[in-house]
Amino acid sequence: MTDEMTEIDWTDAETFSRALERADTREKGNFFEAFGEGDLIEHDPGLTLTQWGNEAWMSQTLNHDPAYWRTDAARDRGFDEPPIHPDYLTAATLGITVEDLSEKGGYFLGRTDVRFPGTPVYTGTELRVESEVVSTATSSSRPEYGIVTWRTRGRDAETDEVLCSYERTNMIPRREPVATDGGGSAATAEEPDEPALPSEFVTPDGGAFEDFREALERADDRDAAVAYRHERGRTQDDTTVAGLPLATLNTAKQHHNADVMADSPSGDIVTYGDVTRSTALGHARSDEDTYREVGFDDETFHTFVTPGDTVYAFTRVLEAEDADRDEAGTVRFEHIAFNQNDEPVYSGTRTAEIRKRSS
Ligand SMILES: C/C(=C\C(=O)SCCNC(=O)CCNC(=O)[C@H](O)C(C)(C)COP(=O)(O)OP(=O)(O)OC[C@H]1O[C@@H](n2cnc3c(N)ncnc32)[C@H](O)[C@@H]1OP(=O)(O)O)C(=O)O
Repeated sequence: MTDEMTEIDWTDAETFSRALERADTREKGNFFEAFGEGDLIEHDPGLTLTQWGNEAWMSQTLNHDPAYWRTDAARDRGFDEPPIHPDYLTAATLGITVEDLSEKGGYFLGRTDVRFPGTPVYTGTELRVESEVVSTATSSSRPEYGIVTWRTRGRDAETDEVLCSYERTNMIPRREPVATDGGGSAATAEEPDEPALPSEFVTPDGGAFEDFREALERADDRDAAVAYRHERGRTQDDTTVAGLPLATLNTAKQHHNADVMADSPSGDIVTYGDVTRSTALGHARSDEDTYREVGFDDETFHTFVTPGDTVYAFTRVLEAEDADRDEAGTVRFEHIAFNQNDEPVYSGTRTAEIRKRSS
């Protein structure tokens, strides 16, 4: 080090500002160009699914089903002890991947085929996660982004068993924007007629499997849908927006770097998609007798949720069928999370086993 250099006060505000301008940034994350179809990415971060992580997630998203909190209720549902909640397992499986897949920025657009082949999963399980690039595509509407879909699998690090798997799609920034057709048609699109809603909305009498089946029977052959809203709402705060994603090692700047996000379309940090959907699902589950979660499909994130927004939920019951067990039947739902302005922020279908009244 030279004498002149030792005399520089690098913390002098003006000097430091000039130094920052000249310094290269050690970048994090990958641009769109880094992903090629068929690539397999083994994610370095791992996570031990702890009781603390599980309970923090479930409590803050209002998933208060006793089977995940009390041993007697867990045993009554066929678990050895309170298991890891599927929403936390899903969020942790995704959180670990962000550093490699989406830390560069962009938007979590949607996910499908969320399944839990290895559940129940218990506290202390170590998660190891890998993702395979399923497809890469140009965004015709946004030249600065590409669209990438990955198949992700979260495995038990000890046994290699797949515990959670899904296909997820993000918009990912390109290093170099490309020319696109702008995504729009030159012709003026005619506004489609607004589809008429059913004239009657049926609400199930209770939360048992039979209540859902009877409600569908009541709606059958009539201009009716089994559709209702849930009373609870959850306003987004520091814990839900920044705390929960960081606890899953989700390094997306969207959730915790308010400085960068001030210049983004949302103008603020945004809630992790898995927090939004888990909160809406928590509201829905509070009005049903859930037995097991089976899977989730066609999940879409429609717009941002930011601190101060309140997440509510609306449910449509699509099907109710007998399952392979005496205690429960299988119900397929569509859940829509919406904000305080009644705007949908998330939608997706869910298949769950719902306890029978008689069991
Ligand atoms: C994890 C994680 C991050 C997060 O959790 S971020 C929080 C969750 N996500 C969000 O808050 C995003 C909410 N969505 C939006 O704000 C808007 O949808 C968005 C992303 C601004 C796009 O708005 P547009 O009006 O431009 O929407 P389009 O419907 O035209 O979509 C743009 C293009 O994307 C394609 N696309 C949309 N959804 C899907 C999908 N599920 N699968 C495949 N492709 C999809 C759509 O077709 C459009 O394609 P073009 O070719 O026409 O551009 C983390 O960091 O990982």
